[in-house]
Amino acid sequence: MMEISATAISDPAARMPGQGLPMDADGIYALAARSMFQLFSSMSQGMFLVDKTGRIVWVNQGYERFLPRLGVASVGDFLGHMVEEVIPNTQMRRVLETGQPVLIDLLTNGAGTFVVSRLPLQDEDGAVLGAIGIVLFDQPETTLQPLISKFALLQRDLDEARRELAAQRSRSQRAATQGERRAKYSFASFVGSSPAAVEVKRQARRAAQSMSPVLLLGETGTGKEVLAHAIHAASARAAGPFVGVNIAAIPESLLEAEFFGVAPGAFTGAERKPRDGKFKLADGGTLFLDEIGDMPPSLQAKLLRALQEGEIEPLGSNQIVRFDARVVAATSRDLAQMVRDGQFREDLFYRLHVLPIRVPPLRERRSDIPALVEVLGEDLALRNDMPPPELGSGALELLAVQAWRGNIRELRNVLEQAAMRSDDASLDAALLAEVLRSSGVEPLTPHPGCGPSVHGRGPQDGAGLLRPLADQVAELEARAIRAALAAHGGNKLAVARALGISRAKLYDRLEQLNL
Ligand SMILES: Nc1ncnc2c1ncn2[C@@H]1O[C@H](COP(=O)(O)OP(=O)(O)OP(=O)(O)O)[C@@H](O)[C@H]1O
Repeated sequence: MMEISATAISDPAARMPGQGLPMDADGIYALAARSMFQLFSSMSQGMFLVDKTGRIVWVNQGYERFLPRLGVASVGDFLGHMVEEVIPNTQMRRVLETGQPVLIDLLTNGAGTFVVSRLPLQDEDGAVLGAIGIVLFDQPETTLQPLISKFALLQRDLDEARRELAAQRSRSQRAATQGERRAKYSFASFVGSSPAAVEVKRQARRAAQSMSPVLLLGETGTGKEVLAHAIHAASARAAGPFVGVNIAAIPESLLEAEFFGVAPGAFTGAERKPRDGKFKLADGGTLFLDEIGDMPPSLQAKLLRALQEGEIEPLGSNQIVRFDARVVAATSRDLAQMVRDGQFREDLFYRLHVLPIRVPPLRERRSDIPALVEVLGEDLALRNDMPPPELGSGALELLAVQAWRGNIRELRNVLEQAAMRSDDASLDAALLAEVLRSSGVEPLTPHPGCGPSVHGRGPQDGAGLLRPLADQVAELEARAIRAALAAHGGNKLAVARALGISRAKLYDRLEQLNL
């Protein structure tokens, strides 16, 4: 109020007669407030108001179109409800409790993903009387694409600068290895704003707050390692080391020493010098066990003991060494099936399966492909000192319908090969199809009659439908279960009812999906 009156007095235009502006500060304030409210109401996708108890008391016309997606039949059914009852995952209550606005946030629920703003309504003494919720953008993955891509690029540059700084610092401290033991990625490096990507980042962010083991499950190249780094970087152990071990890449005979270390004087000969194992190196930080499904049975029992007791015994020593490392494991194999087949210890499985996170394959988040192409293309350009590749809509549509068994790693490889073969920056669909073919993949072609699947909204393209029916049915089922879980805030009974299946069947599916 005071600021407005100061502006009014110092602004000569406000004093000019015949402008229609009120001359007093209260009048100007009322006009500004009313105009801004009307502007937001007409420019935003929708608005509603809650009173201080969280009860919905007003909704504008724009918001009405979201009601069916929220499972509400009419405005009459919406008004009078507590906000959480009708808008799953809403954070309006926090605004009422703290009086702090949330100027911009992403909200995902059964109705979709939205960019939202939440503002408290306060009286002159600052007491919260209610709050206003504004849907700024619907379908942010398409409307905010350029912004998201730019942000990801900036974040990547920042990550690189941080890495460089960390390496310099550690060189000057004669601890060159420490630089390698920092998180290389943050959550912002995990490009994607599709509902599936937003959900996996949400789960991983939550896991970062906990001390329990995390198990990242997903196909090769889906970004499990990126997420493992991001979890460490967002955890209370971020200042500690991040130590990764790729179990599949280390010969079985060396794994034990790699994990547990070698005691001084344990062996003679140059091959087995005394050294710390990865558990010890990760002390105070995070130990990332990549490809845990490849852990040989002989070492599974030792690993279990280390995880349970927090102690290891270096090779050739009878001394117990304590360590304090948080474990994040990852695998692209079906660990539960390996347990059933007797290839993976059940007790170790349950020890690791505390916070399982399923990392979705690229074909479940096709709408992220344009942003990924942008970021991977910029990266290629930087590394090879060339202009970033440019892809038209035909090329993007072709990429959107592929099966992507190798996921983002495969996408990067196809872009790189195409860029190397092209005389200029533009990569067309024909060239991309040729590259796919030369990698031994028969490219699927977009069906002209189908909606643009890169936008993640339209039906599956025709070529995408020419796949084993069982795969397609399983994907559809997984999507429906995830959507129902989000819409019902994880309430299993409500989910089973909404999907018309028994609870036993739902639990069975949840286990298969690692949800
Ligand atoms: N969401 C993402 N945004 C940007 N780049 C990504 C994303 N996910 C993965 N990548 C990139 O794709 C490549 C493969 O990712 P990553 O190594 O994390 O996959 P992974 O699931 O651990 O694979 P594997 O199981 O084969 O080890 C990396 O170059 C990584 O930087």
